[in-house]
Amino acid sequence: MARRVKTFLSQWSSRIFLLELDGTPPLYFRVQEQHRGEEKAPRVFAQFHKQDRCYSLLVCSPDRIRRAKFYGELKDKLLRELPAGCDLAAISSFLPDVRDSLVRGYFLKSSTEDSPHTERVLRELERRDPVLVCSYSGGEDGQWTQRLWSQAESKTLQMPVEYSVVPTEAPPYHPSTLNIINSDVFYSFDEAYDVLKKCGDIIPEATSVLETLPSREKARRKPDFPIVVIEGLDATGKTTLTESLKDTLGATLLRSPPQSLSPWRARFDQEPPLIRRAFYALGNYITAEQISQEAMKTPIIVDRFWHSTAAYAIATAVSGPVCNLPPAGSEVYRWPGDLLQPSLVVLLTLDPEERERRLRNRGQMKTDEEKELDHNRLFRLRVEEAYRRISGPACVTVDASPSADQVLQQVLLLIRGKCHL
Ligand SMILES: Nc1ncnc2c1ncn2[C@@H]1O[C@H](COP(=O)(O)OP(=O)(O)O)[C@@H](O)[C@H]1O
Ligand SMILES: Nc1ccn([C@@H]2O[C@H](COP(=O)(O)OP(=O)(O)O)[C@@H](O)[C@H]2O)c(=O)n1
Repeated sequence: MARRVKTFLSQWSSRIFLLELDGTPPLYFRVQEQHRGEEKAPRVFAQFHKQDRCYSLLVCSPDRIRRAKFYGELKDKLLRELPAGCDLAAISSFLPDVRDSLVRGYFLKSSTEDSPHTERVLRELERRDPVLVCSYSGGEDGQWTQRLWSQAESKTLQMPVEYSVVPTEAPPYHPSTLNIINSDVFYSFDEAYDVLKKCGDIIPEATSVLETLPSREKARRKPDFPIVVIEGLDATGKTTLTESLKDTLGATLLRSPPQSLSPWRARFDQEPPLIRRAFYALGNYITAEQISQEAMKTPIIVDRFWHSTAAYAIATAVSGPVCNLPPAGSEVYRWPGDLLQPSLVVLLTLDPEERERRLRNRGQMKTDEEKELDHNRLFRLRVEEAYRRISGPACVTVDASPSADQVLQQVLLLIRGKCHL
């Protein structure tokens, strides 16, 4: 038995499960050995009929690349193979306050008639793939029982196979915050590099990306000219402003991800967060190298940099309202120690209606994530709040609703104040 699965199972009763059913508040539960008291099942389980058949699958491969890839593919696989009426929801399991302990999977409800078909699919999955399957059944007293399918493993560990499902308190922060560091946000070149290197055999483009990376041996002296980063959601006016700043200041305009990564961007946008975010993280290091070279000659304007990489990654990893984000001051918002620090970071903000109007006027295709921003108000609020919480350097917010020239003048004032240009 793989060590990870063994460790995972040996902590079974200490784990908390989070079930995110559409249209109901997140439901936290844990399990305990049966016949231990009178605790009642959580209310949401009461919405199921006792003849419903429920199952959970948790992805527990010891290899994090495989885990990420497999989780990304699992939903399609389940939708393809399960009977049509099967409802799928997100489930995860974690150890409170333990970093990197979150394991993701799916929860599904099947009708009694479909359950033989469903169970065949799940047994085959458990046999072939790195998943742990449990089934759930309701009793006369409204108490639900969780049954672990992997009996061989539970026998080796001398753990019970059946547990009672009992309610538990929600943790202070969304559990996905436990896994952000080095899975969604990378805090060093080496951490991001390591992910792409390990992907080389399954994603040939990862090797091509690594070949474009600058050598990291040279120690650089402090740049002579200021480095100004412009950040903001799509259509807040970054392109317009950065072009004007370039002309006004005689600056060099750079962007992250850099041009050299464009051939592979669409490819990595399809990958699960671990791989996609590592790609964008490396983009910042390539841009940083270009900045170091050019900042010896001219001021530098950068269209998106580390703030974008971290803010979108954090806002995607966490679901729900802004209060689910890691608290301000959390280490997830820190600047990577080995990444060049700009002199000034400006965040352009715009009310949603004006942003929508500009997007429509521009009439361009958007990335899925940007489309998500449009119809998901909460996601947009999380991205903006994450932008504001990133430190070292923190961003200075500028209202981007006045005319393009007024925004330019405002930012020039900031640059002159901060960078002595
Ligand atoms: N200050 C402004 N006032 C009105 N429209 C603007 C302003 N800045 C940019 N725009 C327009 O809004 C749209 C989005 O601007 P753009 O610079 O492409 O944003 P981004 O690069 O942030 O996606 C463009 O059509 C642009 O002409
Ligand atoms: N430095 C960067 C830039 C973009 N990104 C990602 O790229 C997406 C936005 O890129 P985009 O090309 O749509 O942005 P615009 O430059 O068009 O405003 C975000 O969803 C981020 O996930 C990043 O992670 N790091």
